[in-house]
Amino acid sequence: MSNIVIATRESRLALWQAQHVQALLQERGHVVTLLGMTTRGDQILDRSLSKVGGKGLFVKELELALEEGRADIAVHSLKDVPMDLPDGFTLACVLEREDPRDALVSPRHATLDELPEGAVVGTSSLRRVVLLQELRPDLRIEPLRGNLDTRLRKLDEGQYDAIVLAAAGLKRLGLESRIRTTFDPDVMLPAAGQGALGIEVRADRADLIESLAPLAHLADTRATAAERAVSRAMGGSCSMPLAAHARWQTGGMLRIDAAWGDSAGVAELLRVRREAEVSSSSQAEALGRQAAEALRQAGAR
Ligand SMILES: NCc1[nH]cc(CCC(=O)O)c1CC(=O)O
Repeated sequence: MSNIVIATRESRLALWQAQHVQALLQERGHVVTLLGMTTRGDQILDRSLSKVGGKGLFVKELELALEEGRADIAVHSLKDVPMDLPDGFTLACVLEREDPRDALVSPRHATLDELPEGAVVGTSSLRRVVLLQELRPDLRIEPLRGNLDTRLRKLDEGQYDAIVLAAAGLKRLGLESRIRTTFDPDVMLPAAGQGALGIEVRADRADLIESLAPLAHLADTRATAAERAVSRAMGGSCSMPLAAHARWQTGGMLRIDAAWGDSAGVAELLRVRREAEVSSSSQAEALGRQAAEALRQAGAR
């Protein structure tokens, strides 16, 4: 039983996620408070993330708070957590994942197929850009940044015919009714870790790591470990279109699908699938590395 301070960004989704972890820890008898903060990633809204320094932008300020002892843990969308954390930090646990799929949101069109020729679709993820262009080369894909509410507002103002977002964020914020279609993962292959939450702590906080252990979801920890191993092996950053999605099959088999595209974002994606029996996180990571190796053999760099 201890007093735990959660460092969190102040977007509605970040606060929801921090409060979710707060409630889980409170159920176990901990006293938990939130420390809200603004990160560089929240401030820079006019440029694409891949151009201004990538995913790390959302976590640096939170890590500083952990380093200085102003907070104990940081709750992240696992998708936004860099593959290698800075020295002295560790991912203490991965929680049960929400829907990992991408979703289409549009006021007038129910599916991607129903979008008119040349329709404007908003997304800033290179992965989504390339996948969308594979499906519908005629679409005009335009950048879309900002938190979920901002993105939905830009759609509602008419700047786009449709936008593509992670289903998980919409569901967490009670915005599931805005989803017109959730994409089949085999068609819009999700990003590594999409839909999962990860909790970061200072590596020297053995006390906290022990308190957090009961929050971990074993199956999702292993599946996301495989996905993140693909990104790590490919030197993943958001300047490269990369997708990795692992699903459990019967009999303890884990199947991973991965896709890679040239950073120019024009070429077709290379896709691979690997499957193995997995009963530990290190086996899951080995499966992810095999998928990355297969991507390289197919021509990825
Ligand atoms: N890239 C931003 C981001 N990071 C995490 C989520 C929410 C979904 C999740 O937890 O994966 C989103 C929004 C989105 O991709 O639409």
